[in-house]
Amino acid sequence: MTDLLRLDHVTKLFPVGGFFSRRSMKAVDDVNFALSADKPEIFAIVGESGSGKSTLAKMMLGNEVPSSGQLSFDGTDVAAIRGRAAREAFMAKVQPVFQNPFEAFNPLTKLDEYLFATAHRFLGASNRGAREAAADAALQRVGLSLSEVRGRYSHELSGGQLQRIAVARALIPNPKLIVADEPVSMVDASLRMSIVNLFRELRDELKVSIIYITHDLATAYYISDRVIIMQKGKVIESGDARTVLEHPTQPYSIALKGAVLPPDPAAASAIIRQRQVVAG
Ligand SMILES: Nc1ncnc2c1ncn2[C@@H]1O[C@H](COP(=O)(O)OP(=O)(O)OP(=O)(O)O)[C@@H](O)[C@H]1O
Repeated sequence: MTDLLRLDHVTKLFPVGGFFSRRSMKAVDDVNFALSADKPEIFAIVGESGSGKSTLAKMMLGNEVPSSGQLSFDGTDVAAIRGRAAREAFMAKVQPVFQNPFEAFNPLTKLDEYLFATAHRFLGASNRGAREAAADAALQRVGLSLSEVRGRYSHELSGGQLQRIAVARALIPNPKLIVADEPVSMVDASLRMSIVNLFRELRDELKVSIIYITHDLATAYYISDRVIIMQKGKVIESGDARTVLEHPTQPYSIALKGAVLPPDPAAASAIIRQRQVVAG
């Protein structure tokens, strides 16, 4: 059986101290985990700023190459993918959703054009009808429709709506994995749960696995199947999300939990349920 995504001793060094310096820092330090190809899941990567989450995301998307170790997708070493066709095929299967939906869309470009361009690029949708059908199907998946989005610009929509459109764009190529790097941190608190609930629907209905990168323990607890907690590039805790987040064992994760949720699991669940009600 092939893993969907597999990281073996993945390490990423960045040089520090200028051009002539031989010093480097480990942004990601010996990270190991795998996602099964048979069982879609939401896999959370939690950690404070600078813990290496985004660097991991960039390596999963093929935008950075590990300094050592191997990161493979569907049995293929991502760093070894060469050539335009192979690269496009990989990109279709592994799609990103970024933190800031206002930066993801140029304010001078109509939002539907992004969706049409993605349908053209990855599905080969060559005529307008095919592009519109693909865009509408993806928008319907995220609770919108092409008629609501057609001709509109990013400044006309809320952060939550824009992030839904970003997810719709990511869905057009029929990906197997979505790498979402802090996807709700720029979204209004009242809309966050509706976006993370959307990830659950994608997992259950489209069988897409989601890498959910966040520093928000509450949403990670609420939607994730498994979690790793990172500190200074290393994985310091990993396992079933509820177990890890309810019973952290490392001082850093205990402090992280204490800062976000009350230590009593029942009280923590109540807060999370309350946020969900607020989000409608
Ligand atoms: N291109 C780069 N060159 C040099 N150092 C880098 C580079 N990218 C990241 N780093 C460093 O690597 C470490 C990990 O950064 P990374 O962005 O992966 O962390 P993060 O957990 O995603 O943080 P944040 O939540 O703030 O984005 C940081 O110390 C950062 O300064």
